[in-house]
Amino acid sequence: MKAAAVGLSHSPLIGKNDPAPEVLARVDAAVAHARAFIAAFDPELVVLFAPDHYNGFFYKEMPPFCLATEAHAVGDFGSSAGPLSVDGAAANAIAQGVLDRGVDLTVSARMTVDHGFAQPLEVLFDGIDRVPVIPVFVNGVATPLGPVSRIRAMGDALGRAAADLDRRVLFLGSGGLSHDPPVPVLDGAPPRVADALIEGRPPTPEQRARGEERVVQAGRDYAAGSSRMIPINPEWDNRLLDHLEKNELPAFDSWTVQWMGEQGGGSSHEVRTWIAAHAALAASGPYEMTSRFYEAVPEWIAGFGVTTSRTL
Ligand SMILES: O=C(O)/C=C/c1cccc(O)c1O
Ligand SMILES: [Fe+2]
Repeated sequence: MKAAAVGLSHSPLIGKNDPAPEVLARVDAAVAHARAFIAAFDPELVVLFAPDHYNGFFYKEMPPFCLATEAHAVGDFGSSAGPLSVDGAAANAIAQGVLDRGVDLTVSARMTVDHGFAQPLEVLFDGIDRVPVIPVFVNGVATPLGPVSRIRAMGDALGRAAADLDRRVLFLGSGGLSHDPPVPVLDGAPPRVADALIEGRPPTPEQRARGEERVVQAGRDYAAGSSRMIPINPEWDNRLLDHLEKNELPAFDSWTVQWMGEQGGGSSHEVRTWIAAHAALAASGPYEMTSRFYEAVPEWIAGFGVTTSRTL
């Protein structure tokens, strides 16, 4: 077996606004299973597809996706700060391989990433610098967004380029599933907010703390049912997981940006990371999903999924 994939939802509210202990225990068991799956696979390289939440990518230049040859984490919401252990040589080789296959990948030689990247590395590998990684930003928040077919094409090209390396590669998708957290929106934003979303001025510690407390409070309100955020949509989430489990990735090409937002909320587009990871896996042939966990966790503002898959 040369390739495997894991899908893992993230939430900055984990540990800050937790659900009931029995929910937590079920999530912990699913994560423990994913860790054991990864340990058995023993990846030589992890390609991590994750979104950003206006900590690294801003409207001054907002690519649909971007591969890093070097990256550091900002440490938002208490996640780890500092450099990721990026395999620069493999990153450059894969970037070239994706471009050679006709997908217009952008590249960053100094990517700034947030909890979207840091959390899965902490949860699955005990730290952000423990495993050779290639970070691939996938825009799942900042509209306008392109068609999902392009995400699939990028994942497919990346999977083929990775296969050329002849190493055991784990494709890891971080984000989703349906969720509608209070991430700012450029359209209609007051001038100060718009300026921050465009320029990316680093917040002061006080501004960051205020922003994070706002998200924690949103999680409390959501769980209490006193929120106007779009509800978590387990039916939609399971439809997504069904398509992934059945190797039905072309089915996503008919999922429009508008429909996804209506069904799964403003941050439902983070599922693009899962689609990219599974398209990369599928580039090595048919795969089987060996475990699948799902639970709606309003306290974390997340339709929370954990899956493991490997090539047959
Ligand atoms: O405000 C942010 O930076 C992120 C919020 C959030 C909340 C819940 C689930 C997620 O995937 C998020 O990104
Ligand atoms: Fe997110």
